[in-house]
Amino acid sequence: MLNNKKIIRAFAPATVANVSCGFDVLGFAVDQPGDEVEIALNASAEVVIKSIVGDKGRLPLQADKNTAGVAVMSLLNALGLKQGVEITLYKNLPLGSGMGSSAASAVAALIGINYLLGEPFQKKDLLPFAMEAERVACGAAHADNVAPSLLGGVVLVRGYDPLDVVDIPLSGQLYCTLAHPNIELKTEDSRQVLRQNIPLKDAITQWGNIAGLVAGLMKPDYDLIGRSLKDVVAEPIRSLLIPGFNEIKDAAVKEGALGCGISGSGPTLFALSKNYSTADRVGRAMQLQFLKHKLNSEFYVSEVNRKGAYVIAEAVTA
Ligand SMILES: Nc1ncnc2c1ncn2[C@@H]1O[C@H](COP(=O)(O)OP(=O)(O)O)[C@@H](O)[C@H]1O
Ligand SMILES: N[C@@H](CCOP(=O)(O)O)C(=O)O
Repeated sequence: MLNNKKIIRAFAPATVANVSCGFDVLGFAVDQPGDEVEIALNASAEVVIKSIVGDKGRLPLQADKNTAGVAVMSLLNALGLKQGVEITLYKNLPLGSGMGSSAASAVAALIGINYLLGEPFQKKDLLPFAMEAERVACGAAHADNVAPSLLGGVVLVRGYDPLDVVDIPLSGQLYCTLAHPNIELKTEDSRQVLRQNIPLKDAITQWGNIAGLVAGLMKPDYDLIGRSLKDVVAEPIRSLLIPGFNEIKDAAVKEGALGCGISGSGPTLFALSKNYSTADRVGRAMQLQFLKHKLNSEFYVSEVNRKGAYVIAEAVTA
């Protein structure tokens, strides 16, 4: 008798975490780019990464070091299952980019394994497994990349203990430009440069802005969004690691962006705009500024994603 094998292909989008003022508590997903996995069950009791396409050999193939493998192992553990799983990772996102690269691999793998097992978990309940993978990638189980990559939309992590994730309904159109220069910053390193204490004055500015941003997104009030896209906690320090940061940000706003800041822990910068053509012009302006600082870059324009990760296709092989 033939032993049929079901293979699932799943996609998880890149994400912009923090969104300036929401350090570790706010993030949104974009439509593209994103990571993909092909995942199948087998008769062994081991989780293996069969191959990784697109990483130029840089990512660990050991399942307990790769976020895709860690996330799957964590889910299987929760179910008390010793199940063999094989994963092929299509690594489309640049590493150490600030675009939630480590999160996207974990989320795509989770969507795939959950589907293969008959969906024992609701989408939202997959979050703790993806956070476990983030802990391995950058030493902190932050949820502001994995939550929007999984669920789509703009997501607020209201609290971590217990995890309380809130979907922020977006009522208007919103386009994101991601400008990614060809340098890398490891999230782990750019977390270490942060101050551990914040003066009360800065805290007041920051929580005013995060509340203003959430209100602006929900109304929608584009001016309020623009006024609120300010970060006095992480950006003043992290921006020093990004050549030309202030000029690039100024150029984006001059070209019509509502605001601009560091995507995740950088070096990618994000900008928000009301429509596609502005977002596209903003991307060109940002690229030009990076060039002035001797950096090549690519840029992506996408509407803020409302769908999150999904199964692209399933196939059965003999
Ligand atoms: N599947 C994966 N994708 C990306 N990075 C991974 C993956 N698995 C493990 N890592 C590790 O995580 C680190 C990159 O994560 P991070 O700096 O958070 O990048 P990003 O900001 O793009 O998410 C690297 O040390 C890398 O080896
Ligand atoms: N909140 C985290 C987000 C890191 O995002 P990444 O895309 O750089 O992994 C942080 O700011 O450290």
